[in-house]
Amino acid sequence: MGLIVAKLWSFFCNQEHKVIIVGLDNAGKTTILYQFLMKEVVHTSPTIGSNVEEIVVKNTHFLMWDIGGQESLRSSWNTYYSNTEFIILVVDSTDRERLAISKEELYRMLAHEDLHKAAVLIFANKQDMKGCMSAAEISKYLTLSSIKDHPWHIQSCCALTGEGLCQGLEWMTSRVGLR
Ligand SMILES: Nc1nc2c(ncn2[C@@H]2O[C@H](COP(=O)(O)OP(=O)(O)OP(=O)(O)O)[C@@H](O)[C@H]2O)c(=O)[nH]1
Ligand SMILES: [Mg+2]
Repeated sequence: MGLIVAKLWSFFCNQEHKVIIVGLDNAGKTTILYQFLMKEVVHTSPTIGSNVEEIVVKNTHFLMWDIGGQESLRSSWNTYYSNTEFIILVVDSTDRERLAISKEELYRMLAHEDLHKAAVLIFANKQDMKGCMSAAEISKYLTLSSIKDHPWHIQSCCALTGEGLCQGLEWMTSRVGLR
């Protein structure tokens, strides 16, 4: 009996939760992934394809797929969707011109059947930049309060310093197993 309990415990504790990190090119996705992993800023170049890393937070294992955000790559994001539990949408808070495109991509993902169970964390990144939009402005523009069929959370952050990233991860761990 003890062995069974131990096996079940280990199965649930070590179960991997699939996460996709999406957003437009230059949003800061790869920088965020490696801040999660190494707590430092890595030199990045535009991602062609994807990077994948396992991130462990308080015994919760996340398998995180950081997917290239250039326009030509966005049509293949859906090849990563199956079994996704969390979507991390990274927004460059200085990129006012392209917020409408981020919004389009967000709602396209939420309508996809493979993502109907996924929770969404939105990172309002690059908060260190002068004149950037606040998380509240971005939330309003993306009409997040209208999203009723997916749990969502918006978090302001700066991938260069790591500020805000832990809070985002904490929200994700608090949601594990709830859906
Ligand atoms: N000022 C500032 N720059 C940032 C921040 N996060 C990322 N950057 C910079 O933004 C640029 C793009 O970052 P990446 O992480 O490569 O962006 P990406 O979203 O992975 O881009 P793709 O792979 O092309 O989709 C890099 O020069 C980063 O150093 C931030 O919080 N503040
Ligand atoms: Mg990248």
